Amino acid sequence: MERPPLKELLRDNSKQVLVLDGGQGTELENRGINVANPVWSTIPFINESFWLDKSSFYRNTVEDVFKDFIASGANILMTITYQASFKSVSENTPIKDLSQYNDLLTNIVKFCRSCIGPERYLIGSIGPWGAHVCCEFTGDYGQHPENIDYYQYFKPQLDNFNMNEEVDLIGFETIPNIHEVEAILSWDEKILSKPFYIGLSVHKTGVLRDGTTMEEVADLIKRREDKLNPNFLLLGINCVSFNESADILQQLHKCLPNMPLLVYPNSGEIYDTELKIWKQSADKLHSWDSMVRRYIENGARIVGGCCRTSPKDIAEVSVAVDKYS
Ligand SMILES: [Zn+2]
Repeated sequence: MERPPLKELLRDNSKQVLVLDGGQGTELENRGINVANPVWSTIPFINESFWLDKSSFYRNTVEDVFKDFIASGANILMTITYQASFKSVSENTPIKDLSQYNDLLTNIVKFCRSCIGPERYLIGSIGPWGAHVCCEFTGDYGQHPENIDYYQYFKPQLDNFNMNEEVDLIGFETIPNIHEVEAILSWDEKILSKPFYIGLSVHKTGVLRDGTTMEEVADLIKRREDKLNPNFLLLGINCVSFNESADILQQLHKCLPNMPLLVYPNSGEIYDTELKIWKQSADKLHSWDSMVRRYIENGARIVGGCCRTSPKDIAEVSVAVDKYS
């Protein structure tokens, strides 16, 4: 069965909550793919064998990740293109010009669609400007973040996703800096002609990585109200601490009660930035069941997991979404 347009689904079925997949990048890593490189989780697609050999390890692993998230109940899944901006790809892989880049993205989208079928939704994943310079968790965009040409950076990836009918929603993920949020919200329907969301990268304390409060983010949106791009469908948080994620979402919901929200936190493990490993946290305070209940009470319409969440996590999310929506 074909899917109805996402905009209609969110508008007409106010109770429906979609289940997003989990952390694709870290799941590929769990299954033996070395993602430690400048294009991160997109690396399997850069390898020629992915496209030439249907039984290549890379290809089968990506297929299995999709299969397992779907078996867990995910009905909205992402292209694995978080760190696949034109700049990251052209500076770090053999793909150098725009036409090769467009072919790459088009092939990735086509492949992802073939993995998820026509009835599920596909998000075109776009990481923040900071992902290119590895500062999506500090939000430190230098002395003049207001002068960065965000559009220039995003344009090739955006243009490609805008044009591709297989992409249902564009996801700006893990956005850590308020100037970047402001830039994205300033783009009209010509620049962003497809439904999109913004996932904020937020500290445990509930402020954006650059220190901006959720009230200030909400004020920015309220100030722009009449000028907002009608394709701006959801606001949310991702790659944030599991334990605090419901509190942060509640904050956003309080400030923007009519805004559809999305939330996909990390697994509850903690990343040790010095040792570069994930550590099991002894104090995972809540279950997915209790978190999902709170997410839905606070306006969440898309719920899933980010880094280190596995198909097992998504199965728990999915059961809870059925129970509370
Ligand atoms: Zn993440």
